[in-house]
Amino acid sequence: MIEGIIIKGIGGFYYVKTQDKVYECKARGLFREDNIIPLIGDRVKIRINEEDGSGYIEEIMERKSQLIRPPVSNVTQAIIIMSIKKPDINLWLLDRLIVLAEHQRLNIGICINKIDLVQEDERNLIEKAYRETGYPIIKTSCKTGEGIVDLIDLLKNQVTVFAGPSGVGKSSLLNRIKPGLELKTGDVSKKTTRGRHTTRHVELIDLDGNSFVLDTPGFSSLSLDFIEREEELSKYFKEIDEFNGKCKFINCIHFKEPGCEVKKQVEKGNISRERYENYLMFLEEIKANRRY
Ligand SMILES: Nc1nc2c(ncn2[C@@H]2O[C@H](COP(=O)(O)OP(=O)(O)OP(=O)(O)O)[C@@H](O)[C@H]2O)c(=O)[nH]1
Ligand SMILES: [Zn+2]
Repeated sequence: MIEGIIIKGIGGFYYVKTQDKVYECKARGLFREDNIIPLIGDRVKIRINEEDGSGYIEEIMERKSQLIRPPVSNVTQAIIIMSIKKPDINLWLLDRLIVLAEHQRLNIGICINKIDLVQEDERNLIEKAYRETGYPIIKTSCKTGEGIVDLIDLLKNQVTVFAGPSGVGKSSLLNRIKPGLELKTGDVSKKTTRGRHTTRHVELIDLDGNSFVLDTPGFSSLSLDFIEREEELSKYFKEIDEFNGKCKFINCIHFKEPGCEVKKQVEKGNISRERYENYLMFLEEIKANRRY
């Protein structure tokens, strides 16, 4: 048997990338009995039918993670993409996507695209607010090619999902990373004549045999309703989490409690005020959710 990764599934067939080639495979009934349906991203063992070169998935290795939307397993990293202009960068959404990705225990990277649209003095604003998070922040332009090598570097040996709002350049970046991919971008209409988006199957794009990117953006639901208790939220703000347990009250949620170390650090400038304000907004939302 040979090992591989499912990169695509269409009409009951799974396309399994192995070291040397991609095999069209069927899955054995036994998974269905166990209630396991093979997913894109699954690491599998396949048996090849020597006669026609087709394959059978014999075994699905244990999943390390599982995204719901899109349904893909073993994703290791989320790169959150924002454009600096057109549309303007949205820090509220950026922080929200970070919370979702942290909750999934993914590695996180931040990509600021369309950097060609701003002058020198505006280029570094984001780094300042996110320095304490420790996340890699890269600046890219699909126009000039700036930063594309940094992005490719960040993708090495990871299974990555891109996330970010419409129009920031997710498809354009994928096209830049993998020339020949020719994903439709906002320049060409992505809609069909009937006005709907064309149905596309989720697919892992193979970059070098060991690095993969999903061709479909992740986290279409932005709800924070998976957070049940307010105390949980700070875990998903890395630089706030560092001070958990250092406040006067052990169960401090860094809101209005006296002797809060997090608030002190915000005053000192060690935690960015914008990030902290988004934290407070999300906290209010979780409180409100709980009331229903
Ligand atoms: N100036 C500039 N324009 C860019 C850049 N990257 C993408 N664009 C343009 O931005 C528009 C949207 O790009 P897309 O790649 O379609 O964005 P997307 O994030 O895939 O959008 P959705 O599919 O709606 O989620 C297109 O007109 C691109 O040509 C860039 O780096 N600089
Ligand atoms: Zn506190």
